[in-house]
Amino acid sequence: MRTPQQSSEANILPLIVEPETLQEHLDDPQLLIIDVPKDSGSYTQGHVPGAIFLESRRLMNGQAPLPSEAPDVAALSALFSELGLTRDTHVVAYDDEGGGFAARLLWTLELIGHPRYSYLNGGIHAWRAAGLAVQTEPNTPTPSTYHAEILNPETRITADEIKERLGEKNLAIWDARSPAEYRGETGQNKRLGHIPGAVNMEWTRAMDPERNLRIRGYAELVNELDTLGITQDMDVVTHCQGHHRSAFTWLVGRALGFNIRGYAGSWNEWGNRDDTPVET
Ligand SMILES: O=S(=O)([O-])[S-]
Repeated sequence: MRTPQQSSEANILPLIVEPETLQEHLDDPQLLIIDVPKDSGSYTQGHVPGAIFLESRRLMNGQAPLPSEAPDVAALSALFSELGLTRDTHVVAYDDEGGGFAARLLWTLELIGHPRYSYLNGGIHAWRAAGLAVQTEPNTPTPSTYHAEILNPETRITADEIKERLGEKNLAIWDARSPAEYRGETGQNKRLGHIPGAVNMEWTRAMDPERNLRIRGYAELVNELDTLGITQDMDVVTHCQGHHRSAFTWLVGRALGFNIRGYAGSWNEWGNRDDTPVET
C-alpha cells in the first residue's frame, strides 16, 4: 500500500487542502492556484484570490482515436509555460463541480512528474461556504519556460495493457461512470457496457454533498471500496467515458494510498474498438 501523500518539507500544502489552510498560504510566491471550471462563467463570478483560469479541454488530446488521452509533451510544455509553472511551483487546482476537472490537471502533473500539487477540497463551493473572500477581476499568468516529459508513465495505463491483465486477481477496475452507463443502458459508443470484471462506483459517491462536495471520509470510502472488492493491496485502474470523472476517482485513490492508474482512453476508446471485451 502506498502511503497517502502528506505535507513534507518539499510540499507547502498536503495533497488535499482545506479552504482555511489555503487561505493562510495565499501570499506564498511558490503557490499557483488554478481554477479549471466546468462553467467558465464561474471564474468571472468569483475565484480564489490570485487564481488563474484554465480551460479544461486543454488537458485533453481531443483527437480520434484517443480524444481523452493527455496532449503530447510539446503541447503540455507550451501549456504549462503559458501558465507560468516552474519545477518549484506548488500548484493548487480546484473547480466548480466537485473535482473532476481539477483532478484531471493534477493527474496530468503527476504524469509529467511535477513534484508539488494539491487539490482544494470541495473547490469553489467549499471556499465560498467557508465564508472566504473571492476575487472577480481575472489574473494574468506570467509565462515561464517549462519542459514537460512523461516522467511517471505508470500514472496511466493503455487498453492493451488492461486487456493483457484482465482476469488477474490483483487487478481491480474502478468504473466511475453512472450505473446506467456501466450496465450498457446508455452511451454513444459502438459498444456499450463495461470492461469484464470492472466494478462500478460512480464518482459522485466519493463526494460528500453535505460538505460542499468535499471528498467523503477516508475510512468510510475505504470500507465501501472494500465491499466492492477494491482493496489497498491491489493494482487499481480507474476510468469513465473520457477520464474526467475518473481523474477524480484517481485523485481519491491517491489520497487513500491506493496504487492507482488512470485509463485515459476510457470508454471513448474501449467502447469504439472491435477487439476489446465488453460485459453488460
Ligand atoms: O466525465 S467523462 O470524462 O466521462 S465525460
